[in-house]
Amino acid sequence: MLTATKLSKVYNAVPAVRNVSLTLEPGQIMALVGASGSGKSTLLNLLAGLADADSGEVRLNDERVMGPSEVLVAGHTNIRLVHQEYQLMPNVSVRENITYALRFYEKSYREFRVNELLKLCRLTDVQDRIPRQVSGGEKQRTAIARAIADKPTVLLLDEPFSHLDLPNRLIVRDLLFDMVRQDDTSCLFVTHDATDALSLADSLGIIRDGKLIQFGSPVDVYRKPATAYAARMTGIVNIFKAKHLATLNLPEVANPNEFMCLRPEQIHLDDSGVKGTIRAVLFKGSHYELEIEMSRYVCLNLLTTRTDLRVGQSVGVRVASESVWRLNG
Ligand SMILES: Nc1ncnc2c1ncn2[C@@H]1O[C@H](COP(=O)(O)OP(=O)(O)OP(=O)(O)O)[C@@H](O)[C@H]1O
Repeated sequence: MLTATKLSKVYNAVPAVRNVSLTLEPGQIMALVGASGSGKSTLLNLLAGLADADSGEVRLNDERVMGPSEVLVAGHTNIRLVHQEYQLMPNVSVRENITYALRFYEKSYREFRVNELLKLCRLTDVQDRIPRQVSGGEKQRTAIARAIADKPTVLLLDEPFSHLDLPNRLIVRDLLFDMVRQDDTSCLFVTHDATDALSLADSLGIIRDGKLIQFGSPVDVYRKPATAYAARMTGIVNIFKAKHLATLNLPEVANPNEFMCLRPEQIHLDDSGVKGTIRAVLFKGSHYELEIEMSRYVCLNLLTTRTDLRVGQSVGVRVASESVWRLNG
């Protein structure tokens, strides 16, 4: 089990990580979602023992994970971090990059394991090329293969999906699932795109300005975001002041200045509902995203599979009062 307790790190008066505590259980996938510059990479470096915390500590089971100022070689042997830039050795082949991680193992096991990883990560065909001769997705899979080669206790991934097309995302996703299931590895990945986080992770944290502002199951964080930031980081959302609830035929609340949030899939087209005007129709493949102006102050995004809707058309919408969630700020 990896635990972080009250971790903080300041860079030149900029607080990059502020008082972060978390627990990552074996066999668990955790995702941390935050905007660019919110402190995600810094937090990963602290968890991996690759940066010194100003305060707080990291423990792997009962052992304290020491920072680089306390050890000769930075990093903990059982914690692996896959950086955003992959950090592969540029002049040796994909195969040798992976083999290097197993250099202390007996040759026959090493060969067996490298072949297994090449197959698992679909790199067999490019194993003899050097990193600059392979694609971004292949580079990334090489970095992951190298990181998991000797079955670390904890795998930390910095934006593992950011440069990948859909087929590559699916390969990496399955790879992570298999590894976590088979070896009980703990996995934590950080991302600014919640799509993968919502579907992959057992638990999800929202990080803002170095602070973990919300933590819970992906379903809970998505449905009950604590703040407008948490709501926006986890998907498309409609946010409006409570004083506009009446526009949607919804009961008013005590404080008209509170912010309310409503996910697009909770809004239904219904001819007998409140009328609005379609301002945009965006084709999204499996569905359309509509922008409907309900008043000067309320414009709603919603999803539909209907194909007959056009900009300028008047439509009715219906929202159940329990679908609207009150935000804290
Ligand atoms: N070595 C450094 N020296 C000074 N400031 C730094 C350093 N590393 C990070 N920072 C600052 O700390 C804050 C957090 O940076 P960090 O890279 O951890 O964010 P991030 O969420 O990973 O961003 P991104 O998603 O863009 O990679 C930022 O304000 C950044 O400018």
